[in-house]
Amino acid sequence: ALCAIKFIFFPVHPMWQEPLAIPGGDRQSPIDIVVRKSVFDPQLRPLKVQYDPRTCQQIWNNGYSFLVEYDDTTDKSTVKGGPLEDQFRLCQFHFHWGENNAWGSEHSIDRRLFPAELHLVHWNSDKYSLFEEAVIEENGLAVIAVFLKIGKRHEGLQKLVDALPAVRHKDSLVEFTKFDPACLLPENIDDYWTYAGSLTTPPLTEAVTWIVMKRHIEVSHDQLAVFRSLLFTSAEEQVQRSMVNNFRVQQAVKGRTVRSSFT
Ligand SMILES: CCCCNCC(=O)NCCc1ccc(S(N)(=O)=O)cc1
Ligand SMILES: [Zn+2]
Repeated sequence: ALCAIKFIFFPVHPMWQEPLAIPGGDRQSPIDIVVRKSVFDPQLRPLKVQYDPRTCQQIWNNGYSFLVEYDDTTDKSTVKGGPLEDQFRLCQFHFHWGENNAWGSEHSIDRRLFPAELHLVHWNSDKYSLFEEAVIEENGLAVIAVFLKIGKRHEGLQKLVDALPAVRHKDSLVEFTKFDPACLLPENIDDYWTYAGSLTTPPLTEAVTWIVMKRHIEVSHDQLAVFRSLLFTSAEEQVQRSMVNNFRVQQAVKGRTVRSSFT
């Protein structure tokens, strides 16, 4: 019975075999954010988010999550301010979620896991000209993370949920336009934690300034159930596998400081 209890309260469902050697490996993500160890930094400015729904292009299932991709050939959808010295362009957003509502997020707050986590991925367009260039540079990327909790239906998310059956299988893609990702941000984006980390899927490069929102958003049980109806596998494969538990195990903090924008 004891081991069963351990299982229930300390679920570890690594999505994939962790590679042995990671470049550097001392600023990996995700991590558990220990609130009492985070340091308030009064110099952290408010985040300035400017998204243009007209840059939204498509949704595709990459066999790991579903990505909503944006036209990042101009500075129409950007984030700056906060911990960022430069301007960063939105290229895509995606989610990580569990097989049930007990877990699914990549980051945790004092070990508390959430059923899902949104990642809005941006690259430094002041210093680089392509995502691929920025992804290997230590100040190349900025990812805004927002936790999802089960509660009332999220009206803005429903347009995305309705498009998911069209990308059920790996490598499927569908046109998806005029979606404003700002609707997925909590009302208050001034309260966040920030730390230096990495991508949480290959290539795992240590290029990310993480901005983890303190406030969560709510989605309904049925909306999250549609995420779980997606598949890791392509239409041709004999055995279909549900796209769930697509999160990475938490990584060592290794002396890093997590700063907070609030006291
Ligand atoms: C247009 C072709 C692009 C190929 N480029 C390949 C590539 O670098 N992909 C990595 C993309 C990625 C991975 C993990 C995160 S997370 N979970 O840390 O936010 C964010 C973004
Ligand atoms: Zn992610």
